[in-house]
Amino acid sequence: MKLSEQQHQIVNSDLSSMLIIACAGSGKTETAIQKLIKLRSDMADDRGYVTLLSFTNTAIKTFRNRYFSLTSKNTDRFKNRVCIETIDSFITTNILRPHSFRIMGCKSTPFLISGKESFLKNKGFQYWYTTPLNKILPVKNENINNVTIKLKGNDIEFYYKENKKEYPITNGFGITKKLGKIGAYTHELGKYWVLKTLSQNENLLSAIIRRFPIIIVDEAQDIDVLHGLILKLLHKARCKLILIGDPNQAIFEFSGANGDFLKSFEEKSIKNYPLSINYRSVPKIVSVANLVSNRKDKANRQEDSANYGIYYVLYDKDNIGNLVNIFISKVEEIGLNIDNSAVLCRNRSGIDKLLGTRELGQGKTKLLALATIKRDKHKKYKEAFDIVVQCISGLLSSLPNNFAELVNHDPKFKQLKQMIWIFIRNPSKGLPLGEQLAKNQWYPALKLNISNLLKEIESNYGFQLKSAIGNVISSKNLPNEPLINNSTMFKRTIRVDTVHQVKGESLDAVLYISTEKEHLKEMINGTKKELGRIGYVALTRAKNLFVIGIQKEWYSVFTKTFSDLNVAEL
Ligand SMILES: Nc1ncnc2c1ncn2[C@@H]1O[C@H](COP(=O)(O)OP(=O)(O)OP(=O)(O)O)[C@@H](O)[C@H]1O
Repeated sequence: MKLSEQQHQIVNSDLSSMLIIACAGSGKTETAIQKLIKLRSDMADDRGYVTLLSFTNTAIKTFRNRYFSLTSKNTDRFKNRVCIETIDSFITTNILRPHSFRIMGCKSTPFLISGKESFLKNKGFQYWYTTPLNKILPVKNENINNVTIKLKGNDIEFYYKENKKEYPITNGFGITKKLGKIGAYTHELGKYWVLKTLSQNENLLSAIIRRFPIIIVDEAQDIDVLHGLILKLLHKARCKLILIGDPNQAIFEFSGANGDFLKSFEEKSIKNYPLSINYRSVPKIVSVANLVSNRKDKANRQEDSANYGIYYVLYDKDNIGNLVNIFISKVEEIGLNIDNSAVLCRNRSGIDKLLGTRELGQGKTKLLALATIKRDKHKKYKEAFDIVVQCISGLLSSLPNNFAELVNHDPKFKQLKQMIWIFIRNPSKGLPLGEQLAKNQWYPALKLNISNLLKEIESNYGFQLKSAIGNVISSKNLPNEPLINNSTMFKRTIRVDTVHQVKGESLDAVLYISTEKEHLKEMINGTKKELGRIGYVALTRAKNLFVIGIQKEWYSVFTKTFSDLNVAEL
């Protein structure tokens, strides 16, 4: 691939910290990889690693594949000294697990908790938060991942997040310390301990920087408060930081990533580089993306076909299936790949509405019903696996605190892990098929199979059932119809996802359904607010065709805007 002049400048610039503000589809992946290769080759036989960090496993897989495809013939061990990881895995592997036990005060390697662990029932581990009416309430164990850390001035404060609101926690430091003493951390607390470990141990900080002297961060608009503080610390200690990001794609505000770190970096005297050629989308899509983001990016592609571009379809809210079918027909008619196209919604509840997903069952049965749906409807096997582990950990007694962690990573639990994978993958021995009638077919088979699995675990590992299986796996709230309701199936199978889930991808065609008028309004209003940025991310995933689904009743509100934007009815 021939690099553009902008990409070339970035790759060949002298070694220093850099800020690269890039538009959607501008080839950040290729630029980051080429920069990584160049830096590592410039380092010759220096023992340090060039590190490339991003936020999702999918991004990391893409980076690794590309890196190894370009360097596979390279057997020089120094040239292979690169580290391509998610930012969480990087700090966990290199700092938290090997070094934080001292500052946490625990005797063994720290372990990640989910909130389902039974030891959390001990009141001594309970966070408390204050409501606006000054009531003090406990944070439920299962919501421990909603305990979050923010900065007020230079001080760290703990908050509890619920329904998009944040409440101050009264005993944040105390409980974090108590959990730390037994080695337990959540993702958020892990970052807190890493920050503390580095800020209180200069020798370690220097050693980390000697080993990782250059760090490239992809999707840098997604750096949250604690990641930002950790990176700031590394940068201050002379680590070269190269940030690549697109502020218009900052869509993780709810997890504390609001693009502030990128902005704070922008304000420093750090060299700034643009990437402003969009290689992904046809000019019609790029021009609407420019209008909403107030940018002047160039489309590298030509208008390949009069059918490509951006359109709207009016839909009846009681018949969204029809809207999806119109989209599928269009994609097929103009010869685009339906398997590389998607229907996108702003959030999970929009998808549930679209697919008619309901909560079924109660207690542990509800979890196993969810695992079945994850496997059979969404093909998310690892998510189904994690749910089953969570369910089992609530059914057995005397389990170690870090059971989920052990099942996933400890060789002693390899066999147990295999048993659970068989349970997931083999419906006749494990989770029955979701197409079966929930009450009369799925439930009896489930009860038998889970009972067998638990007996097998008991005979191999000695963990016993807390109470009789009939008491904990009940058929309450299960209808006598299939767990997976096929009535909302479309004329062809098509991927249905949230915008967050397709971030970073290129899709042939996208149908964006706003289930609320506000989402559409904000998309048109531009990228200043997060809802607008979510619309922008959806729009810029599309290579050839972007279709907006608008509820019939709302159309009058948008008529003028759509004609101004040159968006026609499909
Ligand atoms: N110099 C180049 N010439 C031609 N195509 C390129 C060039 N650089 C990148 N591309 C192509 O551009 C497309 C978009 O690249 P990429 O997925 O890296 O975009 P991105 O900047 O990460 O976008 P986003 O932030 O929107 O996910 C890819 O198909 C890639 O192969």
